[in-house]
Amino acid sequence: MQLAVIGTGYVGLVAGAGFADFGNDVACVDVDEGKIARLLRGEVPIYEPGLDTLIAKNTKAGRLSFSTDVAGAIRNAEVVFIAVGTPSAADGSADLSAVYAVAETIGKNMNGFKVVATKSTVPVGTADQVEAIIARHTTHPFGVASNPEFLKEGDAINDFMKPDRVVIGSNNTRALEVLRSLYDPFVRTSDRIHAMGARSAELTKYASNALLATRISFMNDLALLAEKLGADIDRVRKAVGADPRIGPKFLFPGPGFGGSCFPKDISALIHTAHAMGHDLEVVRAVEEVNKRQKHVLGSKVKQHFDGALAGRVVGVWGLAFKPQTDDIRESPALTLIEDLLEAGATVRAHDPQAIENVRPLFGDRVTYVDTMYTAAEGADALALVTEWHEYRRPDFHRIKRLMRTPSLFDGRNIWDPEDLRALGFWYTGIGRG
Ligand SMILES: NC(=O)C1=CN([C@@H]2O[C@H](COP(=O)(O)OP(=O)(O)OC[C@H]3O[C@@H](n4cnc5c(N)ncnc54)[C@H](O)[C@@H]3O)[C@@H](O)[C@H]2O)C=CC1
Ligand SMILES: O=C(O)[C@H]1O[C@H](OP(=O)(O)OP(=O)(O)OC[C@H]2O[C@@H](n3ccc(=O)[nH]c3=O)[C@H](O)[C@@H]2O)[C@H](O)[C@@H](O)[C@@H]1O
Repeated sequence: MQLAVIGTGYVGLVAGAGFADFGNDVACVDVDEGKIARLLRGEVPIYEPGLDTLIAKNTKAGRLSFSTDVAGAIRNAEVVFIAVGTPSAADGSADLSAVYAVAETIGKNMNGFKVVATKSTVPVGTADQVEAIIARHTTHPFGVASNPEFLKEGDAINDFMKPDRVVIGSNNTRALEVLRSLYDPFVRTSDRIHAMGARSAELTKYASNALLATRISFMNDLALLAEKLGADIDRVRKAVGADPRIGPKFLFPGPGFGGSCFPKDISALIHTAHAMGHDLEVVRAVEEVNKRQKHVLGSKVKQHFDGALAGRVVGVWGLAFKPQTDDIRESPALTLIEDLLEAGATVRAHDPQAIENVRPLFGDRVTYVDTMYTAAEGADALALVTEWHEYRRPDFHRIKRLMRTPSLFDGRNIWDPEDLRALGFWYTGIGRG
């Protein structure tokens, strides 16, 4: 099938390369000339494991191309995917200006029947708006569909190539048929295509993210209670997750959830509900708990040093909002660093992939180090924010020798408190003392 994917960010690139790998001809287009220039040079502008290989393979096979010619890609395509950003507007709603701009361009370049599928996460009712915008410019037939994407960064290729479900929402039967045949090869083992109306598909995406975020905020809130009660949240997590009705995933307490999606999608969902006169109380609490949680690590460090961090050096391990990505959007590490700097600390930060994305934010107010152990040199505290593999079993003897005061703040509960205390460290985690 001839496809156009508009927007070459995390979703557009993974989807474009994934569709091409299944034999489709895919034109990935973007208005960002710098990004397209890098892609044309064979560089991948984001860090996502396996993406460089998948792009190289499909570009070489002639199935995947990159360009800034959005109009040309639309004209050649049978299916046009909209995969542009939908960031938070100032009032917390989703900013749909990029989606609507693309809809205009599609409308102006219609030359026969096309399916227009929105992969971007968009509020309920957006498909109707997209349809209305396109219809203003053309008399050619077309079908609009909502096709939300569920991939997670760091494991995006696997999620896209072997989806646990594909949601396609449209009131146009021809569009549903075309998308079903496009996705059939991805879900050969069982029927994992959920076809529904566009509004239900749009809401499914927000419901999924909000429910996952709810589990995390619930555990983060409970973790604070566990500390007060002298319980170990990690034991509680494992035992609670053993109930198959609950399951073990997304129950990890931590420094608060970040990323480009949970925070903005929750905010947008609350906004949508509010506009309909409905107060989504649970989701509002999820958002509030998360805002508070992002300050927990900073508060713990300040409390440990009696509130005064002037002259103290704090090493920070992990800047990306999660491992296996260089994405720092809404990362809890940014809140921690702000809190530490505000309290007068000197911050030495390390991350395997994300340093260059953080550098412009704090400039020379933060020292960035190339190796993880350098962050511990002369430090009074070492705070772990992102659970990259290399931080999981470090050489603690070496760390103890390097640090001025051996105190550890384990934001992901990945280290063993008893072992570390036996080695002479002061240790605190999240919800386990
Ligand atoms: N990042 C993720 O893991 C996931 C993101 N999503 C959703 O997918 C959408 C895209 O997210 P990301 O890929 O992370 O965004 P991104 O910010 O990485 O990429 C968006 C791209 O769209 C381009 N763009 C903006 N306006 C354009 C226009 N008028 N014409 C052509 N290109 C244009 C930008 O230059 C940028 O390269 C969002 O709605 C997001 O919520 C959904 C699932 C997963
Ligand atoms: O809509 C989206 O963009 C995507 O949002 C999330 O994916 P992503 O943000 O890439 O990453 P997650 O693995 O969900 O992690 C989000 C945040 O929650 C945190 N988290 C996750 C799990 C957990 O148990 N505890 C926890 O604190 C992570 O550290 C991270 O900061 C969803 O998992 C995807 O299904 C969805 O497609």
